[in-house]
Amino acid sequence: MSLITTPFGPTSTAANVSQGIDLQGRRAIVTGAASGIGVETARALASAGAEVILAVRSLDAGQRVADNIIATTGNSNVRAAYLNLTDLPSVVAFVSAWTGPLHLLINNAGIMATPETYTKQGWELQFATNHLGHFALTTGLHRALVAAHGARIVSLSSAGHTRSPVVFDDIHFRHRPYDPFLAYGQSKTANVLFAVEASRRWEQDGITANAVMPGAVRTEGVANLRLTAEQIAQAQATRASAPDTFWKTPAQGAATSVLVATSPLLNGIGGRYFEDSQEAGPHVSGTMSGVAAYALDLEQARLLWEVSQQLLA
Ligand SMILES: NC(=O)c1ccc[n+]([C@@H]2O[C@H](COP(=O)([O-])OP(=O)(O)OC[C@H]3O[C@@H](n4cnc5c(N)ncnc54)[C@H](O)[C@@H]3O)[C@@H](O)[C@H]2O)c1
Repeated sequence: MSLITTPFGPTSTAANVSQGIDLQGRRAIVTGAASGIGVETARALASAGAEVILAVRSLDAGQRVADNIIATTGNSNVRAAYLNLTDLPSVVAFVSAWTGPLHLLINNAGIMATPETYTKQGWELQFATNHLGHFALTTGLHRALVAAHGARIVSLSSAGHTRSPVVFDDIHFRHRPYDPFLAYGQSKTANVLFAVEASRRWEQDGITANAVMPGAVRTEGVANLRLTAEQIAQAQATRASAPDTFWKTPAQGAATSVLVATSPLLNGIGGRYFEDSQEAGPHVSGTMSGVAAYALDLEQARLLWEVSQQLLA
């Protein structure tokens, strides 16, 4: 299986990769689109003519972003809708309110390396937000995705996935000390495994799902990490191929999501991991590039789906 290559690279923007793409008549959801990478993802999809729903926790913030996107793109088919991924009744309400086909689902919302916190179900918060909430949303919208005849799902992962596989024996850190970066890594591996299994299960429905690493972008989520200068320098140094392109703008960070959601080069392609607008090769230890073998493992992908269904049952 050869890697997918495209004419785009680390400095390409969402506008670059969507140039010439016509999304008139297509409907898209971008989760967590009230800030950061999600805003620029939504803007590029709207620019290309899609109807875009910003699925957000703060309707005020979401509507301000929607108004700004309408003003900058001239596409009035952009609106905010309430969704809180850790509040399952809110996910159910969002799904129930959805009618008609859904062509593009960008599972972008996420929290990063947060302090030890558990949901009322006792689930570790990053796993619950980044994976389980999106699992409930996507499986809930399955019928709408089928109705689109060729729907695409984009799952925002991270190079952080190389920090940890899904530790099935102790997903919620009941028997090991909590580590915010291991918990983030586990949840971001789950995002890749989800794309692998969704593509396998739903191939006959014309649905494909892929995972992306957006790159390092100085968003609110990253600011909350309070990384030291030393940690940043260390991470930067691991990007051996192009250290000068380490930090991306939000518009550059959105490029890989938009490419994977819209490019004709990816017709029928699912279950893969992309970064810098290219499909990534295997992860090389000590770098921030590539995909870990465990994240593409078919057996772990199947197991994660079953565990997720059981947790949400
Ligand atoms: N910025 C980076 O350097 C970087 C690197 C790798 C991966 N990522 C991934 O990119 C995605 C976007 O992150 P960002 O950098 O734009 O950060 P961000 O903090 O600006 O955006 C994340 C959004 O998710 C929303 N969100 C969080 N919890 C939610 C919940 N329970 N329900 C609904 N929405 C919720 C937040 O409100 C926020 O708007 C995340 O999945 C993140 O893991 C970012």
